[in-house]
Amino acid sequence: MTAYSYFALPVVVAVLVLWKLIPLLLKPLSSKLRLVPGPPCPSWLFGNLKEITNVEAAVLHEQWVAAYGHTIKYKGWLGHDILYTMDTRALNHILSHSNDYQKPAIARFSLSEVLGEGILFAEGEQHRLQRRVMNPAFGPSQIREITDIFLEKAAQLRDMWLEEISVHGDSARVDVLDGMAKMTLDVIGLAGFNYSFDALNASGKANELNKAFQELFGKATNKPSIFAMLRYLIPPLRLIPTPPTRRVDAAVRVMRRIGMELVTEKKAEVIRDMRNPNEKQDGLRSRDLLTLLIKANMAVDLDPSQRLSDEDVLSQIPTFLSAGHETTSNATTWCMYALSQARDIQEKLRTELLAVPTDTPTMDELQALPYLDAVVRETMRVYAPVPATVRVAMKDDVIPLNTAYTDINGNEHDEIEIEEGIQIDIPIVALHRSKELWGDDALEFKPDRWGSLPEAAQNIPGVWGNLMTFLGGPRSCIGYRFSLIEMKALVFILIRAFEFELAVPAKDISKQSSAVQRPFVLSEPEKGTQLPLIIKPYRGL
Ligand code: HEM
Repeated sequence: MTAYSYFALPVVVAVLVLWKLIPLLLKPLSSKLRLVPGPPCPSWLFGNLKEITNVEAAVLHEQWVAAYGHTIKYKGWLGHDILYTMDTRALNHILSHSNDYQKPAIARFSLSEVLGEGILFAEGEQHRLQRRVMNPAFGPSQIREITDIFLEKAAQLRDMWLEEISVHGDSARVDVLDGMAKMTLDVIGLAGFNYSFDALNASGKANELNKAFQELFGKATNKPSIFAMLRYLIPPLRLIPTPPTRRVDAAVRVMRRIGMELVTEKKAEVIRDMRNPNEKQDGLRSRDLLTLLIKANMAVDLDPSQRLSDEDVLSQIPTFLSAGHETTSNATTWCMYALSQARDIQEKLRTELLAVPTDTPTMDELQALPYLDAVVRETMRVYAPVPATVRVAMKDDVIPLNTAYTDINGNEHDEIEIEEGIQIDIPIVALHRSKELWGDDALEFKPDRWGSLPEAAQNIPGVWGNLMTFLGGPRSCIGYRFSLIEMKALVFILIRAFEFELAVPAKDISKQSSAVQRPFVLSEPEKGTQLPLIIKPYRGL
């Protein structure tokens, strides 16, 4: 290398950095949110982001809202303004205009490296096409068809715990989160792609796809990372391999290989089926999500321009895995936590469930259980697994408000003016814990509240249950019916079989928040996320 190139390289890098950095540094000066009230900014680089990720989800936001009002701003990277509003009219506006409010480019970039352009991160026309082809696979009649997979896997988890109890005597301490994670992984494998992870089989081999998945998502965090930001801003940096990027590349290769095998196999099945429509399918084959989506994509009445490519179909496999597995396992784990804390509710629920005269209820029978429904709703309110999400304005806009906000000069505004590029944090858990919306007992776990909801809560713009758990609008969770029935099947089987009690004092349980809120024992940090419960067989069995 010549002396010239030794000097040239750092100069090129410095020019690239400045070229990207200067507009970013100047942007906050012209922000239309300048006069919106909010907390002081502790760091010019990270803004308020580090303090947010250092505490349980929504805790700081709740303090800020109490101090500065419903509609506030705080600071992100390099002092950029982030809008935060608890106003249900504003949130409805943002969620229902999903083309004008998209996911931030940096989140799409880092996740698309892993997930490809799956439905979770596609935008605009690409998203519309994917959603249209995928919607039918998630409809009620499709979920009805796979309810027995949920029940079988829930029963397998029950039997695994019964075996553990038989080793210890009349009760056992189990990590409920671990059991739920195995169960929901097996379910998404079978119901998603007719693929057997066999995670609940203690003597089974570690599964290659599961290992790849853990490599990609096991260490996920939402802590701000300078390296991730630089890789996003300066594309040539993406060419420099590091140990983590090498591990991710290897895992993505495994996922792609297995995914491609599944897609090819299912396409062949669908073609066979189209040629011989009268031949009977075997049990699972035709009802998994991937086959249904491939079938919808190959339907003769679908215009060829509206079809998904193999690449798009392939990217739905890690998408389903990442979106559908830990969300449901954490939701059900928190449900067991709540029930272990409220023995009267646990007892009342068990009485309802034991009155069902079968171990294998249909989807409609599960749906007809009112107290089970109330317990699931209350879990999804108090312990919404995804605590918040984020959007970026794609154009200048004026957001309408239910409640006017007062700016730092004391002037009232009944709408918020924003410019293109402003980031908006969408509260989920904070909205579910709001006393203004839910009443003074908002923080308590009370399934009976679902008998008559306060009027204010009815304005929450969620796709399900007056809750933001699955968000609302065109980008709401496509898998919400899937996860609700899976959760009901799990609770049905487990509450009929066991009594649950917390194995550590309640104040020792905390929430670790990244994309999903997970339970964590403060006095056992070395064990990572977990929920230790003492289980014993229900005496009536
Ligand atoms: C308790 C369980 C679940 C929760 C709390 C949950 C929550 C959410 C939320 C909040 C979003 C919106 C994210 C955003 O736009 O920022 C979402 C989207 C999505 N979810 Fe779920 N989810 C759950 C289960 C599932 C399941 C079981 C599946 C699939 C089998 C699934 C598939 C998806 C997909 C594909 C999207 C993207 C939809 C789109 O952008 O059009 N989810 N989910």
